[in-house]
Amino acid sequence: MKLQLALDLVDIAGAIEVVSEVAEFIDIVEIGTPIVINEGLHAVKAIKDAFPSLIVLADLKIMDAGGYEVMKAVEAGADIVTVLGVSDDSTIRGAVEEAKKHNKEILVDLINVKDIKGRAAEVDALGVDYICVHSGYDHQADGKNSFDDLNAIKSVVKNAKTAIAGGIKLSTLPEVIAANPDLVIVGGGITGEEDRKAAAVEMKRLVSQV
Ligand SMILES: O=C(CO)[C@H](O)[C@H](O)COP(=O)(O)O
Repeated sequence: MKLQLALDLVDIAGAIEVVSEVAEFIDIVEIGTPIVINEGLHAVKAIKDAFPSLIVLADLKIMDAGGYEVMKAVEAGADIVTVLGVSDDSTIRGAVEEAKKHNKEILVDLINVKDIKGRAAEVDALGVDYICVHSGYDHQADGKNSFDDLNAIKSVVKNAKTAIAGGIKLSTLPEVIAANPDLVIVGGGITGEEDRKAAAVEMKRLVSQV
């Protein structure tokens, strides 16, 4: 099981500072959607340049023009790019095709998908690399999490790796690990802690046991 650090509420300098503290305890670093909105794909390039051995995920949440937008993210240095599960199959196909050309990967985010199980099965058949259940910030504010969704997709996803994101903290990590995703994505559960390194160390220890 792998650990991804999601960076959302920082600028490029702040992102570099956080990653410097925890780089050895994470497998993937995510440049979150708010950073890309604020800084553009320069943020992806800056992190890849600063940490060339880390896998960098660009959380573009692509909804259209999958091939083109994946191409631009890959040019900036992204190893994994996110596409929304609610987008059209043709968008996801275009994204997968472009990523494969460059030996890169696509993570489909099922945020706001109503039929989680059905869409996960469809998206799995499109050849994506990861399928992620996700309770976004607005869902979290309503007290939701994606733990049941993870169990639901695990019964239908046959090819892709499974991932979970949204409000995961050290206290809820054991419940997440019990559902056995391939990838756990944590933002505030590390970046919001006073001792970010200690949080990352403990999370890495727990996910590495599986
Ligand atoms: O994509 C996101 C929000 O849309 C976040 O990166 C994701 O939810 C992880 O962050 P957190 O653990 O703080 O919820």
